[in-house]
Amino acid sequence: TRTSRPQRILKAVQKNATKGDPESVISAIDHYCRHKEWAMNVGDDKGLILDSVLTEVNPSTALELGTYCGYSTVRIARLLSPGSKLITVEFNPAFAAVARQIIAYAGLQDKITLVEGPSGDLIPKMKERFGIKSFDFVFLDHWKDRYEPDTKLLEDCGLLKKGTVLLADNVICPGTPEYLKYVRNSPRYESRYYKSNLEYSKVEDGLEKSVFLG
Ligand SMILES: O=c1[nH]cnc2c(O)cc(-c3ccc(F)cc3)cc12
Ligand SMILES: [Mg+2]
Repeated sequence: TRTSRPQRILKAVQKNATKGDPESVISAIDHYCRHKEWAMNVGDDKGLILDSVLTEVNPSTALELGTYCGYSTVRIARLLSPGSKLITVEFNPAFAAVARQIIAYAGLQDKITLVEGPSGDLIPKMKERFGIKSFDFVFLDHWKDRYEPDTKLLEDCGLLKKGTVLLADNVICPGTPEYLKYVRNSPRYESRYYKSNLEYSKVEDGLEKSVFLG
């Protein structure tokens, strides 16, 4: 096919959403991915859990690992208080290029910094590059094999503080067994599983919320 799936998602946003209206961008992506073609956005079911955890934390500084088309980036940024910031990391330049346009269409570009590159290389540079002391909230949604090493890296780089909330997507499907073992067995985290379903599907999936205890 001539266009990529992310490009087709962008087209659906430009066709069906209203510029500057994040809710309409979220709805347009959900409608397209539920009725036209599946895509790996966190989606509307797990998205409601993301919204509720985010509202509870009300982070000043948030990190997202795995931007893809920017669906959860928009979901997070739309709920941030004025002056709060979201840094989102994407390894795939084609995904990042579409995400920038979807984020701009939603009118949220002033709250979001999209950084391209491998999370393992970028995490150690967060303090020096973006003047981050620590994150209040981290959404893990990139690659299942990176959840545990990147969490350890965030700890080692002093980017987590007492009370930081980690929220991890796909802990059941595709599944992140090593990550679950780590956060559920470590005395430094208080973890809880939110049962839901894989985006736009009936298959079980869920989010794991883990509070860093310092
Ligand atoms: O690779 C993924 N990164 C981030 N999120 C994902 C996500 O929400 C779902 C899936 C996924 C789930 C089932 C399947 F059959 C094929 C792909 C992958 C990722
Ligand atoms: Mg996901």
